[in-house]
Amino acid sequence: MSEVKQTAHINPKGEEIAETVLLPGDPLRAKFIADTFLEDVTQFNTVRNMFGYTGTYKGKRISVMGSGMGMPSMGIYSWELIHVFGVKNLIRIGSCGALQDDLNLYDIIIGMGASSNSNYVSQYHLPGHYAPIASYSLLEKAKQVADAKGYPVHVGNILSSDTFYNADKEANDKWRGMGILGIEMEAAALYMNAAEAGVNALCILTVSDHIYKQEETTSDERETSFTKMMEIALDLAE
Ligand SMILES: O=P(O)(O)O[C@H]1O[C@H](CO)[C@@H](O)[C@H]1O
Ligand SMILES: O=c1cc[nH]c(=O)[nH]1
Repeated sequence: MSEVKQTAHINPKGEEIAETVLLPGDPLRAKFIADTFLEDVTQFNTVRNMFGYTGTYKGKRISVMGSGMGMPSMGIYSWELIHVFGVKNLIRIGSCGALQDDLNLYDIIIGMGASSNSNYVSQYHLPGHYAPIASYSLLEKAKQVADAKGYPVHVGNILSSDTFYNADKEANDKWRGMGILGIEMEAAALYMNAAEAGVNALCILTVSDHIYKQEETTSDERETSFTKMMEIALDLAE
């Protein structure tokens, strides 16, 4: 009899998880993607309402699951997906706050690197400063898919922050001055977990708010309207 895999946070009850998993922070964005884009869908996780689904997109198997907000949550889900369920390609699809003037609401950013103010890296006891980066193969493919669809993307460095509300009022200006495109809260942990395990990770973001232009989208829009980013990520299924 084959072993039925489960963890404290993911209990597929025998349902499959594909080798490529899309990871929005919001589990309801995961449900929207499954409902809107996938065929032959099964639900593989409901633990903590962190919904996970597997289906097919253009005939290829792919899964989508919420990661929750912040690096501890992403750290747990991505670690278990990699080490317990054998996932090889982990693609975060998130929202972010834009820092640069040439960015607007709904623009798409691909995180080539993920700078961070988090201490997540300290667990590796490295003798220096680690630079969390995307998988080049996923990044290159995502850019090619976006180009073919005619969807403009900005590729560069993003910030994975431990804070959404930051008491340091100068922090944004400093990161902006270093060319950081946008702020989100999970990519650096995902990139580090993937690097340590030798698997592929990528973070694609849609600008949900602009920190300097004082513009923002609604929670409903963040759940259901970032479809161009979703389409790019879905095309990365192998
Ligand atoms: O829209 P998601 O994917 O959750 O991403 C961003 O939104 C949340 C904060 O509102 C954080 O998780 C941040 O990374
Ligand atoms: O982490 C996030 C996500 C969206 N907007 C922000 O300002 N920060």
